[in-house]
Amino acid sequence: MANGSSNKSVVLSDVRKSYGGLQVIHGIDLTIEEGDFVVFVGPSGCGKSTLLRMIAGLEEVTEGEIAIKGRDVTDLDPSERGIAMVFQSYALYPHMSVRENLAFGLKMARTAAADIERRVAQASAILKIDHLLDRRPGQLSGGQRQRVAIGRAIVREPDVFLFDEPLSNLDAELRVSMRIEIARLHRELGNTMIYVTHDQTEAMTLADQIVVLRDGRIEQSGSPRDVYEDPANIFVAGFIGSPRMNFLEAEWLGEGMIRVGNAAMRTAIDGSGLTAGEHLLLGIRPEHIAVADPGPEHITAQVEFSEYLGGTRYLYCQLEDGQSLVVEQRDGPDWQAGEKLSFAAPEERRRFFAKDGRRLR
Ligand SMILES: Nc1ncnc2c1ncn2[C@@H]1O[C@H](COP(=O)(O)OP(=O)(O)OP(=O)(O)O)[C@@H](O)[C@H]1O
Repeated sequence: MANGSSNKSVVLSDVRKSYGGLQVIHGIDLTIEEGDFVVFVGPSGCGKSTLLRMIAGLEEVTEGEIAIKGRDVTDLDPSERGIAMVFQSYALYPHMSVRENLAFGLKMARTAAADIERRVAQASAILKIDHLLDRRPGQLSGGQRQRVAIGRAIVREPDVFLFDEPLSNLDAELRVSMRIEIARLHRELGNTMIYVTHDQTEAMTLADQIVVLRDGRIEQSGSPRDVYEDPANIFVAGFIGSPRMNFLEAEWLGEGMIRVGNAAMRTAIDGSGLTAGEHLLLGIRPEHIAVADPGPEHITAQVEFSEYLGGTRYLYCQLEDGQSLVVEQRDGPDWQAGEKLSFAAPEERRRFFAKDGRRLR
């Protein structure tokens, strides 16, 4: 058996993809456990869809191997892989009713009529679209169409569901409710799901495992908490989180001390590879910064702009040397533009990066 034990659902081994002479996926190794919800996230063009489409069998793999449930599927047709894919565009047949759309793939696969009926009834009950079965796609809202598209995947009873940005055509409110629906679906069905999005809220809320991609390589793979709290490098630190992590120029002073703007603070990083005077970046998330009394360890900055959002306030600040700092305030005084404040971030919340983006620990 290609990739061993039964709790592995999808295994990618050194998967590469080139279009003509141009390599866009550069040797991806990834193991997805049975029943996990895995989200591929990354900036436009990083290769998320290409990777998903290779798992689906819609794109040829240039090099490497893909196994699903221990079976090498690299050269198999999509229909032989035990997968079902939900597309952003829904891809419904406009001239067929919802019922016919749901049944179509099964009919083509010569599934017995009674079985088709049972599966269609089951999927439409799960998705609460029973009352829409006789309508055509043109008579449905965007959210309802997406439910039908998901229903078409469910009736196939696949081992693995693949979602390619399924919510990106929906308005903001509907996205949130469909996101919750998809999470519920995963809990109810328990199947492995692989989901592509560029929306990091979707990634954070849906995933058991987030795979952060950049330029056809995995930058980090881990739980949402791992990638958020323990980013492997500056790219992941800056990509996950909104507003994004602040990165401040810092200077290593030696003996555990760094200077940031006006402040000199103690750090717990291992400075053995660093020389005094070396420049680093200090990463701190906006929600981990608090207004503090002035002191040599605290960063002084002036509020340039203050944004009130109800539950939170964002302070857009500038250090004396011109660097910017975004601070999230949950409560406390309503600081306004023009105030000069001191800020502190607890030591355990500070992250350090070398100039080349490596995480320093
Ligand atoms: N058919 C193709 N021919 C040539 N290059 C392609 C083709 N399809 C994709 N690419 C290139 O492969 C890279 C990865 O594309 P892909 O669509 O997988 O990215 P993505 O992360 O899904 O982006 P997006 O979020 O914009 O959909 C891009 O540089 C893209 O230009």
